[in-house]
Parts: sequence; structure tokens; C-alpha cells
Amino acid sequence: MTEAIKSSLRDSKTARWVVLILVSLAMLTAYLFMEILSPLKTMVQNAYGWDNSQWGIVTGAQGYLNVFAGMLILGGIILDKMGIRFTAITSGIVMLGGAALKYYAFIAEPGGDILGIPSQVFLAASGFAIFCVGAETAGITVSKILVKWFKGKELALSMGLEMASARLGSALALFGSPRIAAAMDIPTPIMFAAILLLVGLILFLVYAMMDAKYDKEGEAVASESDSSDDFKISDIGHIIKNPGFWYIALLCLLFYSAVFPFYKYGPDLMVNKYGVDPAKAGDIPGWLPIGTMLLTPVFGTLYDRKGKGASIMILGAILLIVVHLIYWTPSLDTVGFAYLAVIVLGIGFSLVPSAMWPSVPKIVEDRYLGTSYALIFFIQNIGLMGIPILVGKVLDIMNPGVSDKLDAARESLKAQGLSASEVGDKITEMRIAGDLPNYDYTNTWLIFVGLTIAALFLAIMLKRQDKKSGYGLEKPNMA
Ligand SMILES: N[C@@H](Cc1c[nH]cn1)C(=O)NCC(=O)O
Repeated sequence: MTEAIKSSLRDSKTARWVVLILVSLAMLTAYLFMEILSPLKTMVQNAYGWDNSQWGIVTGAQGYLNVFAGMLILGGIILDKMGIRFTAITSGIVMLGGAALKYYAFIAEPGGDILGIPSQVFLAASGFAIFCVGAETAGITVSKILVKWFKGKELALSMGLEMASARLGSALALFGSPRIAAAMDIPTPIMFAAILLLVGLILFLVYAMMDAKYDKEGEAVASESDSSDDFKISDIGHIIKNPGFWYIALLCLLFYSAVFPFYKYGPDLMVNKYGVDPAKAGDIPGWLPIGTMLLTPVFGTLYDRKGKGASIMILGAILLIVVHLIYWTPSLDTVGFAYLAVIVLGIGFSLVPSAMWPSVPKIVEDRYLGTSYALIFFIQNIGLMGIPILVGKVLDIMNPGVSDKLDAARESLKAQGLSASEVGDKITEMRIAGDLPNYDYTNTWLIFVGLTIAALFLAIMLKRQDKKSGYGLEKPNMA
């Protein structure tokens, strides 16, 4: 029996690392699709005539089903009840289905309205909303997979590497998508990213085979019966009575609202404020995920060894304020400042998550951990939905007439028989030449400044609560 356990898959270092590679690459494809449209805002608007509010409807679709239909919570329950294999494969299929619908919206260019929204916008938003249900569920499933295979071994390292791989997916989308769209057309990068999701699904299927073998070996019984990662409705009552939970959940909402929506609007800011070529719109924001890939493990190790978790979150929030102030200040309009701000953002975006996620187990009891993470992601999704919508709306309000002028030019080009891609290219040329106006982001960017100031306030409150409740956030994680 002992021999059988020793030779189990879990004890095989090779098997563990194969699992890590499989799920990390699957998450890379998910994060890649998540940002595939983000650097194309200028091109999409020039080609299809979406205003900023419509862009907000599509990019904020992340939360429609996850928040309003409670799909993130349902995903947690399904993971708990149906297990890892079922949930991983199902989330892969859901991501692919959503991606296919989003691709259809761009390739078919459907006319008319659905529920008062242009059909193309409605279908692209619906596809993204469905994709995000799969992506968020895949995220919580992969965390559970890593706990299953790496608990008591290289767990923190495996989580860090999986996150780094996911960030690489975001970077590939930001750098690659506009280049492919400029060389081919807008639907092509979306199609490539959808094909990669199919590869991700195949990787989950291969993982499921390994997982089945692992379970057959019988060793999983012990780890599966450790229910600390499970989602339980009954836990919610206990968790929401804990003030520390609220501080960290709201900090997560504010902090991520100031960062992930930056992917959706940052590339267009680069074009409109810094005069970057739309085919390279994602290049400066693309350094953000690359920087975090390298820095998050460094700051994570620092927190493990030296502690100061609450102080790290305060410092991260201060850096974020500096970043968004740089992007907001009208006179700081040279590309050098855009790079400087993204470097500081990279440091801030590495500091906060490296301290935030490992702090949750210090605030809530182990048995509530799975439910707590699902609830935090649920609250985070409210911001990831609301902020892109708000930014789009405010941008339209602050730029009266700009979308109308672009529309008029587009209509006259369309009347000359040009395709959407050709219209987009012409409008881009006219905007670069100054014949058509750009969007002024100045006042709109104050939304991000406000979010980061609120995040700093919450981080300070969390530190105070830590002193009061003795969570030990300032203490090292390692003895
Ligand atoms: N909600 C998840 C996944 C995600 C990524 N982009 C939008 N949602 C999350 O925030 N994971 C943590 C991270 O830092 O990526």
C-alpha cells in the first residue's frame, strides 16, 4: 500500500509539472482572449462606428452573467458538486462558445438592433459575457487543481507561475492583436484567439485524463475530503460578518477596477493623447503584464519572508494614484510619460495582488476560504462590469459631437462602397492628419484617479482593522 502511494501520480514531480504546464497554458489562452479586443478600440470605432458607450457595453460585459445571474457563485457550487474534471471541461466549452459568438458578431456584421442596442454590439457583448462565465470558473477551478496537486509541495510557486503564464496571455493579446488586425482585418485576431481557446479546451481534456488516473490511485481521497476550497452558501453568513473581509473585498474591487479596465481604455488613450499608431496601440499597456510576470513573485517572496502585507497594499495604492495622475495631467503628453506611468503601474499591480491574495487566509478561517475567494471575485466583477460602462458613458458626455463627426465621415466613405476595414483605415488616416477629431480623455480619467484614492483609503482602513483584530497581515508568512 505504502509503495502504491509513493508511486502515485501526485508524488511524481514530472506529473505535477505536466499538470502545471497544461493548466497554465489553458489559462494563457483564456487571458489572451479576455484582452484580444482591448487594443482594437480605435480601430473598432473607426471601422464599425461604435461610440464609447457601446464600447463600454461590450468590454463591461464581463460581469453581466457573473454578477446579475450569479454565475460566478453558481460556478463555485458546480465545482464543489460536480468536481474538477467536469468544471474544467465545461468552463472550456463555455469560453469557446462565447468566443465563437463574439467572432460571429464581427465577421457577420449583423445590421439592425436587438433590445435597442445595435445587433453587432449586442452579440459581441453577449459572447463576451458568456466567455467570461467560463473564464472566471476556469480561474477558480485551476486554483483548486493546483491545491490538489501541489499542496504541501511547491504550491505558492505553482500559483505564481500559473499567474505569470496568464499575464503572458494578456501581453500577447495587447502586442499582437492590433498588428494582426492592421495586417489582415479586425475579426482575424479574434478568430486566432478563439482557435487558441480550442487548444485550451484540449489541454483541459488531457488534464482530465490525468486527474481521473490520480483519483483512481485512491490517494485523492484525502485531498478531496479537505473541503477548505469548496464553495458553501451557508458560509456566506459567517464571512460577511467579518469587517476584514469587506475591506479586502472592496479593496479588490477598487484596485482591479483601476487596472483591468485600463487594458480596455489604455490603448485608445495612447492613440488619442500620446499620438501612438493604432496598429501599436497595445504596445505601452502591454508592458504592464510583462512587468507583473517578473515582479509579482519577487514581492510575493518579500511578503512571505518579511511580512508588511497591509503596508505593501498601501504602497501599491499610492503608486496607482501617481500613475493615473500622470495619465490624467494634460501637459504630460509625451510618450516618455506614458512609459513611465506604465512602469510604475507594473510595480503597483505587482505589489497589491502579491499581498492581497495571500492575506485572505489570514482574515478568514481556512474552512471558509473557497467561498471567500468566490465572493471576492463576485464583488470584483461588479467593478469590472461597471467601470468600463461608466468610463465609456462619461467619455461620450465629455466629447460632445466627436462621435457624430466620425459617424458622418464613415457614412460618406461607406456610400463610396468601401468595406468596414477600408473605412476604418481611412478614418484612422484622417484622425492622424487632424482632419477628424480625437477623444479628449482628461476629465474621464478622473474616474481612475478617484478609484485609486478610494483604494488607498480602504488599504489604510484594512491596516487599522488588522491592528484591531490581529489578523497578522504585517507578519511574515514563513516562520
Ligand atoms: N477575476 C480573475 C480573472 C480575471 C482576469 N481579468 C479579468 N478577470 C482575476 O482577477 N484574477 C486575478 C488576477 O490578478 O488576474
